[in-house]
Amino acid sequence: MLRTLGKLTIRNKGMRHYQTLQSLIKSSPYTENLKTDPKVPTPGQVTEKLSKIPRQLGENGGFFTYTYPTERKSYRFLSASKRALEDLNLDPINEPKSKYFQDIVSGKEVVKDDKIHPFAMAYAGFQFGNFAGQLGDGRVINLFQVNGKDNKEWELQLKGAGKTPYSRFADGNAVLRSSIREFIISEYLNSIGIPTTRALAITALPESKAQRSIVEICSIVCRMSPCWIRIGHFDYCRMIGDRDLLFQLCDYLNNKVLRNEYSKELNDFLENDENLKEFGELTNYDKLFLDIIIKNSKSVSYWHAYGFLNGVLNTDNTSVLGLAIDFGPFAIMDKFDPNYTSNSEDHELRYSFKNTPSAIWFNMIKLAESMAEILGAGPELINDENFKKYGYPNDEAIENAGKRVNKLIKIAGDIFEKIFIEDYLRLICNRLGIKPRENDNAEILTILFETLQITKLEYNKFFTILQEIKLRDDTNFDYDLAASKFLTDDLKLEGKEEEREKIIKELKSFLAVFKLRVEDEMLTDEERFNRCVNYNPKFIPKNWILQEVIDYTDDKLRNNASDEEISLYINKIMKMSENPFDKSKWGNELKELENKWISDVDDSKLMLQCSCSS
Ligand SMILES: Nc1ncnc2c1ncn2[C@@H]1O[C@H](COP(=O)(O)OP(=O)(O)OP(=O)(O)O)[C@@H](O)[C@H]1O
Repeated sequence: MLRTLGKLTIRNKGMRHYQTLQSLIKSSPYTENLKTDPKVPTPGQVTEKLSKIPRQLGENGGFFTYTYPTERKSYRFLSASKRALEDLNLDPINEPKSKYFQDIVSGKEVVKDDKIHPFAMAYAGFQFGNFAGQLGDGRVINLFQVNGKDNKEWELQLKGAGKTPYSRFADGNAVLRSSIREFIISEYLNSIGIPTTRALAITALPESKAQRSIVEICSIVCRMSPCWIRIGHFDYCRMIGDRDLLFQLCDYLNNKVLRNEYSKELNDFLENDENLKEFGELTNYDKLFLDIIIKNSKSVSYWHAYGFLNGVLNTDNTSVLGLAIDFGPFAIMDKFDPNYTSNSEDHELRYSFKNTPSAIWFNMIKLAESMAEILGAGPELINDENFKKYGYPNDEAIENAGKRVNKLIKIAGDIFEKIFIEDYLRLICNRLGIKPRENDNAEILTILFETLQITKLEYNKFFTILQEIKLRDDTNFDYDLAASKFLTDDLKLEGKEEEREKIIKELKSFLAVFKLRVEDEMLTDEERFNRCVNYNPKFIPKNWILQEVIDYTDDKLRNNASDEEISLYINKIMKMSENPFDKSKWGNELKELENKWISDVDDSKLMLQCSCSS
C-alpha cells in the first residue's frame, strides 16, 4: 500500500514534547545527491522487473535503485527499542503502539511522495579477502530520513523487506533468528557506548518462511543510522571505474554526512603530528580518508575492550563512520582467547579476536586503493577541471600521485596503530578503574591478559567482580579470600582442587600487581568503583541467551500466541540490554529467567560459534 505523507502532529506527555514518526519524515539526501540507477532514474519508472528482479547495474551504474518492500500476508509487531525511540524524540510508550508506526516499521505502509521513495543501495565488497563484485542491499530497503533529538539526522531502513536488484541469487528475506540477534545486539552495543548502527523495531512475518538449514519464520528489523555507507561503496566506484562517481561519493560524505567536521582526533593530529605537518597541505579528500581510518581504529579498540566480534568483517560490513554494522555470526567473547572466532565458517581465523585490527586495516587499504586517484592529486590538482574530467595529465603526474598516496597510507597506518593502542589501553584502564599511564599500562595489561588466558574465567565478568573487591579499605587484605570471589560454582566442586589452586595462584599474582598500582594512584576503593562501574556491564547478551529468546519467540509465533506473550522474552532482554549497568531497570517480570541469564553456566554454553546463514 503506497500512501502520501500526513500532517505534522505533536504529542505532549507531561513536560516533554514528543514528536510522532510521521511528523519527522524527510527525503533522504542519499537519493538527492547521488547518481541513480540509470534504468530507474525517477520513482515514476519503478517496475517490478527493474526494481525487484536481481540484475547487474553494469558500467553506467548508479548508487541506488528505487524499489519497494514486498507485501506480506501478515505481520506481527514484536518490539521497539526505547532508547532508539527516545533518540528520535518519539514517545517510548505510546508511539510503538500506534498503527502508523507499526505499519511503517514492518513495511506494510510505504511513504511516497514527489521527493520520497524507498530505494536499495548499490555497493560491492571484498569478502574474506577476495573481490566479490556487485553486492548492494539485497534484502534491505531504505525508507527516508528522520530528524531526531538534537536535530540529529537518521536514515531508516528495513532489513528483510524483500528482493531488490541487488539480491543476486538470494531470497530477499531475513529470518527471525538473525533479526532478533541484530535487534538486540545493536541496542546493546549502543548502551555500552560502542559506536553502532541502531535498531528501532522488529516485526515477525509469521506466514513468510525462508529455507536456511531448516525452514524458518521471516522477520523485518527497522534499522537506523546517520549513514549506511560502507567501504563497499568505494569498492563499487572502483569496480564501475567512473571518476565522477567517486568524486560524488566523497563529496557527499564530506559535505552532507560529515559536514566538513572531522573527528577531534584528526584535528589533534593535524595540529601536532610531525609526519602530517611535513606531508604538507591536505585536501578535504585526504581528510575524509584519514577520518574514516580514525573512526574505524577507535571502533576496533572498543570491540577489543569488550571482546565483541562481528564475525564477518568484509569491506561491505565496514562502515565509513566506524559503526558496527551487519550482525551475523557475532559474539561477545565469553573467555579471553585471542584465537577465538565467532564465525564457524572462518577456518583461517581471519576474523578472530587477534586478527580484528588487521582485518579492519586490510579494509582501510582497500579504501585507499579505491580513493587512490583522488588521494594522489593533492591541493594543486584536486580542483582542476581537466583533472576531474580526464585524470592525470602525464606519466610524471601519475608517478608523483603514486608517491603521495603511498606516503599518506604510511601516515594513516601510524595513526591507525597509535589510536588503536591508546584507546584500547584507555578503555581497559577505565574497566579496571585506574588512570591510564603512558609507560606502565603495557605491564598491567600483559599481566591482566595472561591471567585471563590461564584462568579461563569469564572475560567481562572478571571486571565486575574485580570492581567490588576492597583492596584498600581492608588493612589485612586476604589474597585467598579475594581470589576465591572469582571462582565459579563449578570450580568449587570436589575433584577440581588442582585446577582451583592453579587459578587462585594466578589471581593472587594479578591482585598483588593490581593492588600496588591502585595504592600508587592513591585510589580509594570507592573512587575506583565509581570510575569503572559504568564501563562494566552486568548483563551480556551471550549467544545461548539469544538462542533462548529466539526459540521462545519462534514457538509462540508458531502457536499464534497473544501479542503480550510473543514479545515477553524480547521485551525482557531489551530491558536488560538497554540498561546493562543498572539492574533496577530490568523490570519485575521473569525474575527467574533474569537470574539464569546472569548466572554462571557450564562451559558447553560458552564460546559458541554461529554460521553466516541469516
Ligand atoms: N537472503 C538474502 N537475500 C538477498 N540478498 C542477501 C540475502 N542475504 C545476504 N544478501 C546479500 O548478500 C550480501 C552479503 O550479505 P550480508 O549478510 O553481509 O549482508 P546483510 O546482512 O544482508 O545486510 P547488511 O550488511 O545491510 O546488514 C549483501 O549484498 C546482502 O544484501
